[in-house]
Amino acid sequence: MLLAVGRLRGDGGPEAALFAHYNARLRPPLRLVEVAEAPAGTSPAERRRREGAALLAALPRNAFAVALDLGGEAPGSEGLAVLTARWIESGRPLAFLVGGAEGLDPAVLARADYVLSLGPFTWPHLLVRGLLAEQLYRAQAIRAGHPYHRGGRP
Ligand SMILES: C[S@@+](CC[C@H](N)C(=O)[O-])C[C@H]1O[C@@H](n2cnc3c(N)ncnc32)[C@H](O)[C@@H]1O
Repeated sequence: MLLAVGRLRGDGGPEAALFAHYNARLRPPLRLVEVAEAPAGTSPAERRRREGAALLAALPRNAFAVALDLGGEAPGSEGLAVLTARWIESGRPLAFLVGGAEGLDPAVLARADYVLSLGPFTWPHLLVRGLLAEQLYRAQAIRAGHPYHRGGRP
């Protein structure tokens, strides 16, 4: 599952289309569960706390939780292929957590079994859904030996 802060409205626009494009290629696809953003006007810490509490409430107790955060590990695509193989083998339901505009609460990072960074750039939270789905599809292709991933570098 993908547990994400923020509810896309209407057709969701290009961010939703990007996520849907790659998610449709995942076997199994991620089930998207959205939690509401905390109201504007609350302090950043309070927003993180409220959104973090909503994420943790929606997280299955036995889930292997992967929190998306800039401060996490950046294993690269081939590293993620190895890690995802291990996570799938564990038999625990996989849950990826994406924060809101103010980031993830420390309580979410403390609960996470793995903290994953998509590199040092700060990406908009709605775009991260599509970026993550693409990297999970790439990891799936690497595990299957599918030529989607061209790992060779000059
Ligand atoms: C706009 S970012 C939050 C920025 C916030 N100032 C911080 O440092 O966490 C929203 C969410 O997108 C995800 N995100 C953005 N960039 C990321 C990256 N490079 N690696 C991993 N996750 C990222 C995280 O889940 C983050 O909580």
